[in-house]
Amino acid sequence: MTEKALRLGTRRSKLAMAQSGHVADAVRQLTGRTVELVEITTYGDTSREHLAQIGGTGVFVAALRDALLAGEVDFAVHSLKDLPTAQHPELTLAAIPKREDPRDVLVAREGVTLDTLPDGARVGTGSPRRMAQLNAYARSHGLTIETVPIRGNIDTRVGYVRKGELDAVVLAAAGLNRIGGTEELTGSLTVDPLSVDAVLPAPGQGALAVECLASNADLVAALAELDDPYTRVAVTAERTLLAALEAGCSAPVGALADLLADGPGHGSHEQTVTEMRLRGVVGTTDGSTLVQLSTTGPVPTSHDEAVALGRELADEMLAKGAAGLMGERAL
Ligand SMILES: NCc1[nH]cc(CCC(=O)O)c1CC(=O)O
Repeated sequence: MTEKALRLGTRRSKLAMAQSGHVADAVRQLTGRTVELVEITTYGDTSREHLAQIGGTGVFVAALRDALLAGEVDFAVHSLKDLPTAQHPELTLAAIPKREDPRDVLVAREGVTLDTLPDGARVGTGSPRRMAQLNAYARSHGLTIETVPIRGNIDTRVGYVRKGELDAVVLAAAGLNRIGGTEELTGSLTVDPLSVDAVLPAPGQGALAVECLASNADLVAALAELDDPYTRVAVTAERTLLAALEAGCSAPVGALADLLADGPGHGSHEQTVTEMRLRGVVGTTDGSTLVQLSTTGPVPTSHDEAVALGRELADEMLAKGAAGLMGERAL
């Protein structure tokens, strides 16, 4: 019997095509099924308005979800950080594959890194999270920088630096890596991966989410082959923190859960993963106030344990005044 091809709904951007292509290959390999890509245009792809004005990155997700719910496609791949924290009742995240580099990178004029940003540097980012942390970094180094809201795809953003309109832009490392053209795209520009001690990424950054109808049990089971349990509990803790801080998708919240290893870690001695650390930050976009905390616990072995880790850190951050920093509505 020949099974019908699985239809994977995707946006047409270079990044979305790369992400969908990657997952399509993995699904073909693991299931032996044929996978065809179905292009879907979203409002976020056609609007020139700033994302915060059109309601955040959720706009990218909505059209793909509509296509899933209408039965036009069987599954879809999202950047996890673009997904609202509330799960859609009829859909399920059937797989969260192993995460890529979660960091942000600074793509800057030749020779310029975060450490050597000049006073008055113009840095392109419309993300309140990036603005808050970059401005805080600059302040602590006695500098003033100007953050300039930009949007558009990765090529467009890098273009501002190539054309000399900006000194630097901030992008997700994962996006840059996935479109493959780090060299080709950035040319003589300097690509500086930002230490997560300076800039915590967005919750879920670098991870993908593979979504389908919750009722499609066979497909849910097949896609589960792509799931990485560590990535899933890490991003669950990060997104729980985001939700518990009652932050919208364009809120100035950074979070990263990573595994802490124990043991000598050299020669033939294996390192053993012992704990998971969850770090979180929230701040004002001018960087004058940041609440940055971390908590460490046993590696969660279930969804509920990951949620508990996120809640614990959220409670600590709220006790330190995090809520007061969330009201700001910044571009
Ligand atoms: N904000 C849009 C967006 N959503 C996902 C990525 C990159 C891929 C990822 O973070 O997983 C990007 C681009 C960026 O922030 O530079």
